[in-house]
Amino acid sequence: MIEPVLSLSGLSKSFGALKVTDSVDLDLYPGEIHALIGPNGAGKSSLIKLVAGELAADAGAIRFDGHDIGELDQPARARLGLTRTFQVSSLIPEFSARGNVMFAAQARRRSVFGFIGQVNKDPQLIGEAEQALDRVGLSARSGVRVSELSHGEKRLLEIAMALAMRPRIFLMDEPMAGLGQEGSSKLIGFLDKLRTQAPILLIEHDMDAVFQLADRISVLVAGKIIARGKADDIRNDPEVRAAYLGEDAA
Ligand SMILES: Nc1ncnc2c1ncn2[C@@H]1O[C@H](COP(=O)(O)OP(=O)(O)OP(=O)(O)O)[C@@H](O)[C@H]1O
Repeated sequence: MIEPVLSLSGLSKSFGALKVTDSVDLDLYPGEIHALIGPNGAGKSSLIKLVAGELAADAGAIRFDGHDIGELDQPARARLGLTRTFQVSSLIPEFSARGNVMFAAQARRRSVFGFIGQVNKDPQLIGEAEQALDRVGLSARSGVRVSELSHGEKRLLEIAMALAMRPRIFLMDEPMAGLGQEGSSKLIGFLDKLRTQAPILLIEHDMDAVFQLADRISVLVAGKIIARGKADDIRNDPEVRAAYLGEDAA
């Protein structure tokens, strides 16, 4: 029997009186893209932060490769390969694309506070960075400063940085945001292949992307999973249409 790489059970989190994660169960299997959708404020980002260790859960369990990782902090989870894609805001604008990926690869080696001069000359890090940039199709932009990259290129660079962390799973929070049609369809093609390297827990508002990519979809409303299934099941679920797609349940 295939075991899930990631398994959440009874996961709960409140901010004061606001229950943002309400006894959530969720599994992520090898090779799978599992999309998490739901209206604004449903608690999607909070759930990813709980998994990545950026927020501490109030109750419930997070198992990764069969081990309970609830007590591990964010850097310890990152070292296990539980990687959240970087946000554009965390890119270093004055570094080249390659420099940013090298920085991510360096972070994986737990020496994030080493000297940048040394990082720049490390042939292994340079090789890893070039390889990751090649995977996302940014090789030709390797030496270009981040501040000169387009928005779409920055999103690809975030994924190259995540690749350099050698993830066991990807946690992606709205990777399509701000991309035009061409950028989105490129990224969809890329993510479709990426799932074979590591499964993806994908938060995304772009429903075309979700319906194209997701093997399974979980619908989160007010911190609770209200439905789960394949794309067609979710598209046709009256409760989902009412709660999320804004249609009458009739
Ligand atoms: N650190 C915090 N302290 C208090 N409330 C918070 C905190 N972080 C998030 N919230 C609240 O928790 C709720 C869920 O937020 P979250 O960002 O997880 O939702 P989301 O589904 O990702 O929304 P969106 O689709 O708009 O990104 C929101 O009402 C938000 O205001």
